[in-house]
Amino acid sequence: MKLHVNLGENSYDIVIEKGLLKKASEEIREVYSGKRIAVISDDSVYGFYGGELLNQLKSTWECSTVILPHGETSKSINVLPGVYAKLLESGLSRSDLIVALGGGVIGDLAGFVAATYLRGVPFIQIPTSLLAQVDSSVGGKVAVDLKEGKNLVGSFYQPKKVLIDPDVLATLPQRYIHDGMGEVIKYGCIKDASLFATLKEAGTFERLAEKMTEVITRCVDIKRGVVEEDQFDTGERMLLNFGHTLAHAIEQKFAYGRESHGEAVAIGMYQITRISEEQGLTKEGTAEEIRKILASYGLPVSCGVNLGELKEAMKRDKKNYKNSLRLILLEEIGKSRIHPSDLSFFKDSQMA
Ligand SMILES: NC(=O)c1ccc[n+]([C@@H]2O[C@H](COP(=O)([O-])OP(=O)(O)OC[C@H]3O[C@@H](n4cnc5c(N)ncnc54)[C@H](O)[C@@H]3O)[C@@H](O)[C@H]2O)c1
Ligand SMILES: O=C(O)C(=O)C[C@@H](O)[C@H](O)[C@H](O)COP(=O)(O)O
Ligand SMILES: [Zn+2]
Repeated sequence: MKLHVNLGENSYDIVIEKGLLKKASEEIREVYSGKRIAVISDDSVYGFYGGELLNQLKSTWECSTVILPHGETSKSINVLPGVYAKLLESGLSRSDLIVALGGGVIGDLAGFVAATYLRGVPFIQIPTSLLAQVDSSVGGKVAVDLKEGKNLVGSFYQPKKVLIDPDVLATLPQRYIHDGMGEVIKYGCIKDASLFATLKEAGTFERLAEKMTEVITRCVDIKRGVVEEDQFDTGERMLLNFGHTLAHAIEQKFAYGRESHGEAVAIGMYQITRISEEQGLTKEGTAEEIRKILASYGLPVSCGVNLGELKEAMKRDKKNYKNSLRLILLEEIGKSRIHPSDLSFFKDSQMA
């Protein structure tokens, strides 16, 4: 299956196919004819799939690697100098290529490196986590975290291609299967009641597994459509941030070391919908629908933090405009909208 992201000179293909990693070289050759490739990955993913990829690439290109410790702390601004130094050491030039092999952490970091190293070198995404396959590898949001907040330094920089092989999910730890389901459920909530119904009917990842390629394709296709309409996040694209105002604040509060991104998004989606429903802004029963589906896919809906404690971090949300928060609310499952508001929306209440 191939989807095309139509963004003028920044257009690219997303290929989704079981076993695709084994053909990565062929796919790369279609869009890249330079001399060198630098693969950026983390130690876990590289342990599983680095050998397979490097063996292929080495027969055509001069290859080097940058392997970072796995986990969100590698997506830090402090990691950048070491990565740039390694790329310089390997002689990577502007006509060479970076390949991101990993989850969203590696994709976002390697993408940011590609956008900034020598003022920009081409890059390809090979996402290996569910979250990265359904969301982060597409759309060109690349970034690193600051201690003050998530993704606060970044750019919009599109990859030349995205290669999605659902087979690699076989080695993904259970926690990150759940994590990725957080973003899958998000797509159902904001844009696709029928996807939500499919997820609800399956009820667990095990029962959904046989439909995984289909589900990944549906999520990516929704994102493709949104990004084509609003590449630079000035309107429609903000809907993809449903649950994220709270999620990013939760992640920052615990220094990116407690809730994973998908877990935090799950909490954020439920809590904002609960509050919005209390205020009569969302159809009654929607928060309960979300709570049930998140629970069935192993995701939390609360983390015992007083919402007031998250306000400072929420002030740094990138959607904020002229001192106003732009919250993403649901009218009902499958229908979302941007709601201009302020911090009083959250009150000082404990999470229910
Ligand atoms: N750019 C975007 O549009 C966008 C969208 C959503 C999320 N994100 C970002 O993505 C990040 C989270 O991504 P993530 O959940 O993939 O985290 P991650 O990259 O840390 O991956 C999760 C864990 O799974 C391991 N892993 C990944 N693939 C594996 C595989 N196939 N087999 C075995 N282990 C594997 C990793 O080593 C890691 O330990 C966050 O920083 C978030 O902000 C970005
Ligand atoms: O691609 C987008 O746009 C998204 O908002 C997708 C989100 O799932 C993702 O977590 C993104 O990185 C958040 O973006 P940010 O602009 O809030 O940092
Ligand atoms: Zn997200």
